Amino acid sequence: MSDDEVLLRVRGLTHRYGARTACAQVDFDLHPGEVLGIVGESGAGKSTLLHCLATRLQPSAGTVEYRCADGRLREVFALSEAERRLLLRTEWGLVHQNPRDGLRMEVSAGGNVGERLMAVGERHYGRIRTQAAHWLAQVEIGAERLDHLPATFSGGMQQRVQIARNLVSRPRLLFMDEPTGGLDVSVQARLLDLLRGLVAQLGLSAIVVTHDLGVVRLLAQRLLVMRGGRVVEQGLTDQVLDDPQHPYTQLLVSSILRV
Ligand SMILES: Nc1ncnc2c1ncn2[C@@H]1O[C@H](COP(=O)(O)OP(=O)(O)OP(=O)(O)O)[C@@H](O)[C@H]1O
Repeated sequence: MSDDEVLLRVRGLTHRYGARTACAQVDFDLHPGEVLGIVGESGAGKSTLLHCLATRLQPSAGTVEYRCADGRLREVFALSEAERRLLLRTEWGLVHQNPRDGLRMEVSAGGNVGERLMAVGERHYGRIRTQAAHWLAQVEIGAERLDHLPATFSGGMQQRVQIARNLVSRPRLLFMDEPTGGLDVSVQARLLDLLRGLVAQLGLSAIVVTHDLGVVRLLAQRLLVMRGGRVVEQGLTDQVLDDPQHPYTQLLVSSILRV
């Protein structure tokens, strides 16, 4: 793919917490419609990297360029605070592992979804409600639950509300941090299936952080393997998982096979 098709370009991305380097010298390109998985053990630097990409953390070094809807590739940390906030409300979505971090628990499911439309200027109550019902239906939550508080939902349902809240503004890029973490295996499988369908149907680009190779096998075309803050291997998911080159990736894959 040519350079002018890149959606996100990351070069030399490094983040330090004081003296501790959490991620170092990360380079990759993400293309439209592509899902990139980031895997590695606990402490590998995955979440730090994701939060730098989503501009929730300021990197210590490196650049993140994003092709805005107007076609221009822009360094996200050079954008104003207001421009970044707008990106996070419109073109980007961020799905947290814990739905409580991405939802307002004191607001109804419909309100959680509709709120994002209001944040971009929609004021018509009927349209907001219709859109909220539509996006909740997309994540298999019936209209009868529209006015219920997320606290009355199961963990899997809360996660689906969080996903609907992110999708209602029709983002181009979704950042997901362990989207199926902490859920029962059968709930995970159903959520993964749903996510895979939505990503394909909406032509979304996404970056998914997980320690679960099954998640990336299902969702991601490309994979970054991180260890100790560094990318030790990257490539097409099937190639990396079926024929891992780096000893750490080999260990990661074989440990799953042994389970
Ligand atoms: N707020 C923080 N202050 C200091 N050190 C931190 C902070 N957050 C993370 N770290 C350290 O940075 C390194 C990378 O952590 P990070 O959470 O990014 O890894 P991770 O791969 O996402 O791990 P996990 O899968 O457990 O979430 C770890 O050594 C961690 O202890």
